[in-house]
Amino acid sequence: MKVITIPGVEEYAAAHTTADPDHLLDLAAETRARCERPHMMIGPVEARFLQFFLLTLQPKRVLEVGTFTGYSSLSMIEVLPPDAEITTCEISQEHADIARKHIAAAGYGDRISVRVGPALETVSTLTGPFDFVLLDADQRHFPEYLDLVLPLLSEDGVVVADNVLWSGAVLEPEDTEPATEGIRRFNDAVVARPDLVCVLASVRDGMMFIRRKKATS
Ligand SMILES: C[S@@+](CC[C@H](N)C(=O)[O-])C[C@H]1O[C@@H](n2cnc3c(N)ncnc32)[C@H](O)[C@@H]1O
Repeated sequence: MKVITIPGVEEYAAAHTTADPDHLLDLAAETRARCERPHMMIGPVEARFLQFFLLTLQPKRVLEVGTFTGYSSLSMIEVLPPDAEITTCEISQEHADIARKHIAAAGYGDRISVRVGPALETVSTLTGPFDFVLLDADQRHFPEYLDLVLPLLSEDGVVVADNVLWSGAVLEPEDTEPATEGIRRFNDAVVARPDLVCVLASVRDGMMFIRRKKATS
């Protein structure tokens, strides 16, 4: 990932963020050893940030697009109510196998369900409501995921889309890669919708928080 903060800031933030528990350190070590793009894990700063948010939201049903090796799912489940469940979608059988191994070892096999296949297809088979949705894969199709997940969202549900700054590429008009275009379309569509409230938080690679607007907000 191209760094878009002042040099050293990401490292300083990580050094002043509560460290991961041992089972996540093990997962991250195996991911770095076995996977080509270990930086795809959200990492401890974003994980702690999400955990603070989820501790307040207390969602019972969570949907994630982009399991990878299970780092974000296992980070989220730690702070959810005891009866909460996560459905997480992953296209790669290899990634899903690593994730399932670590999820089982951490004792969450009955609460985190890894669904293997293209997430657009998987999500279109799911039944709501979901109280929290994390979009962290297949950025070229982010606008389509928004259309799919909004009807599945509970009344007070929240969608978070990760990597919405795409290492700053969204600011470079000459970058017309499908993923960059997908994120631009997504960000523009979200902020233009009068029925939604959003904030693009410039945490790490950008996190877009979205909820439905209410009469009082
Ligand atoms: C950025 S990583 C997810 C990182 C993960 N949330 C974490 O923090 O560890 C994206 C993952 O989505 C998967 N993926 C890519 N396209 C997909 C698709 N169309 N459907 C489902 N998964 C997909 C990739 O194989 C990869 O494992």
